Amino acid sequence: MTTMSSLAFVTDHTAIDSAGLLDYHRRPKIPLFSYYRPRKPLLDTAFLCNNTKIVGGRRIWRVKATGENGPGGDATGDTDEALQVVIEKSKKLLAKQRDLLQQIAERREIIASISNTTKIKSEKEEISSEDEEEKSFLELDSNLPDDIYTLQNPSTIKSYEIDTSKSQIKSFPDEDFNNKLQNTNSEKATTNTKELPPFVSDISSTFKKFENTNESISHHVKEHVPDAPMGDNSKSPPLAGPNVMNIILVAAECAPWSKTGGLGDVAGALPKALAYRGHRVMVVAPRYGNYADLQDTGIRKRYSVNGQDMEVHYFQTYIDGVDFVFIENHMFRNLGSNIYSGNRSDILRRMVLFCKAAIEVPWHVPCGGLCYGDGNLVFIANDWHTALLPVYLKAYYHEHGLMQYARSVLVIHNIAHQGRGPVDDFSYTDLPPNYLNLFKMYDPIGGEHFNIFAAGLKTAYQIITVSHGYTWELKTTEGGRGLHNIINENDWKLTGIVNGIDKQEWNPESDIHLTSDNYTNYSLTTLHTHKPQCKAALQTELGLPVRADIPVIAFIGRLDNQKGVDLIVDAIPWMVDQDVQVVMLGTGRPELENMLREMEARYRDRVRGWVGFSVKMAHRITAGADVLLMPSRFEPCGLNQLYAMSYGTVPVVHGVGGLKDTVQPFDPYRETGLGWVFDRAETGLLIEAIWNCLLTYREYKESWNGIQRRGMMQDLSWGNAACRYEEVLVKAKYQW
Ligand SMILES: Nc1ncnc2c1ncn2[C@@H]1O[C@H](COP(=O)(O)OP(=O)(O)O[C@H]2O[C@H](CO)[C@@H](O)[C@H](O)[C@H]2O)[C@@H](O)[C@H]1O
Repeated sequence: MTTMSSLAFVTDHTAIDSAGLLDYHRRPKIPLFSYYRPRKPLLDTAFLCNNTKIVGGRRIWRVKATGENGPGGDATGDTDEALQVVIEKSKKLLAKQRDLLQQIAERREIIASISNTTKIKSEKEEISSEDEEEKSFLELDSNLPDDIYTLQNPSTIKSYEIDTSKSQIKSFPDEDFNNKLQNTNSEKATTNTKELPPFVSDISSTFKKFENTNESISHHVKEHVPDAPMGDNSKSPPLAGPNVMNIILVAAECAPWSKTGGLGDVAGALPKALAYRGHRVMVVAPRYGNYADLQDTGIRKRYSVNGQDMEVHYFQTYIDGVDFVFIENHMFRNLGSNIYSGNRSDILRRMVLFCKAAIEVPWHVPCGGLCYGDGNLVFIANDWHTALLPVYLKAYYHEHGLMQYARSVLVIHNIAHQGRGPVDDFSYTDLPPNYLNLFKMYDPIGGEHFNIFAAGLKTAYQIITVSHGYTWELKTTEGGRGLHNIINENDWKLTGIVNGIDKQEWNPESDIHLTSDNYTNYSLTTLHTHKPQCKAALQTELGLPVRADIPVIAFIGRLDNQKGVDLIVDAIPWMVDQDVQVVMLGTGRPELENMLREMEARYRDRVRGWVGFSVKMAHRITAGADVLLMPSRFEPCGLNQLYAMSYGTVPVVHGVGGLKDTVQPFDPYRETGLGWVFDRAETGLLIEAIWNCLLTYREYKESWNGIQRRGMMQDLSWGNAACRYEEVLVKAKYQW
């Protein structure tokens, strides 16, 4: 996810990076917490969790938006009374919404009759008009409102709510909402076909072919219910119930095809869990190489990037109930594992093209014979690379009456990388000038600059970040890295959801990387015999002395300041005196790579520093090691500690972000906890934690065994997280 080149965007934040999170951990009771405490309404979540009338949840959200108990307001007063008021108001709104549905149904009939008489454009006409569209991409200067941010600001929602007689209010609380939405949007697409704004490519004929055929849609969707990845209950109704929707996750990397870090893992795994719940799910990623078994859809589209015409090809495959669509263009080709390489403008141009092409995939690319369409659709964008997607959705489509029901949710995996650059970079986005303010940022380090993440956060309907701890940190000056004010202003749409792990990939019982070279699969019952076998296999593979009694301490991760690798390197002289073996796997900053090589050269019989990216070795080290170190200076969630625990490998972590959320400290008196957690990213504290850990490993075998077992018995799968994602997506879907 992060490479040296992408660091070019954030180098001006390096000072915060290293000094950053130390301070506020020293003062856990600072008033910051109460100042920044979440202002999200409690009832809202409760309603959605219970899957009760969505309109209730939505209504409450609106009530808060009016200021009664909304962002900035205090959640005080009599809850019962408030609830009654809300219920009453909800009932009234429901009645109005039924009226509205009736009106829509009538209009649909009229539109259908008009569209039946519309002639389909000839192929030739389409091509030439497409050319025109591309040429005029940069000339766009539509009648957009000056302050587009207010459109997303809850305070403006008030006016929509009061004037319920106007058709701006669109809410479909009844059971067959999804069908209605699908139909309505198909109509929308149909009616707009003739008058598409010049920057939008024509809605594909594949989409048009199906748009009025409700039968085909429902048939397809039924057939497309994903195979259950964890057991066969495909005949049961979808777990998501009436909330079933079309979800498109858009990410710059997606495992197993492309991965530099945790983002790739999430993009490869979360969609499967969402599909398992019954949603129709697609992942859109760039095609960086010649991936096996992809089907060329034959679909070609052209988009303009900074005045240059770019053609993209769409490839696809269908795995574990998920449609994977890959976008090919010469800019992505042959990047291999250096997917963030190139200079700032290269990366920016790639991401602009990627977002423009990704957003129209539901129109152009038929999956299972049928395009997703834009009704009942939620995009999940990830990190700054795709933070332009929510902005484009608003600027190119919503503002022009297109994709009216499509929503965007932006996930923050790591705020340290923001897509920063000089203000002039705005020209690459091809957005109208009045959008510049969304991107313009000022901070004492970077001065006035252009910031893609900032614009995405303001524009997305909902924001998710990957742990609760990180949600809190993002609101602090140190943790938000210049974006804390925006995060605080948008607190009302921010949710923390801890990542899960892909049990198909990371499971010691079935891990394919443990089936050769004397490694072996293992489970809770074979932990005592088979995990030591993996340890011996690891020692053999790495050329270390094969000794069962010596603890193997590991690190796996990007070699970046974030990960605190330097703290481990500083602790190594102490560690080798404790009769341990240290194994480190990573790639990243050259100076940190050199440190790994140096340590191995200096302590050849104790230390291995594997510089490189090897998924196989990551699995084998996780299985063969006794202890995993994660002294990260900040860690939004962290996946390696989750993998480690599920493999009976005990984590020693800096208590920050997701590490704090997921590693409960070992309590020797109660025999509870999952590992060791230290308070500040300092070598001394890391050493102290390792010392305690080694003492337990050597002297208190039963306690050690208990820690391993508790770690392995946790349900860390994506199932729970997918359920929480669904709640947020539903909120976005009903949000205007
Ligand atoms: N040299 C190497 N060889 C093989 N595999 C390697 C490797 N280096 C790293 N990996 C793998 O990459 C993944 C890294 O995941 P993390 O969550 O630790 O990191 P990252 O910081 O990239 O992700 C960001 O996004 C994720 C996802 O949300 C958050 O968990 C995290 O906190 C945030 O910083 C793991 O699967 C790990 O095994």
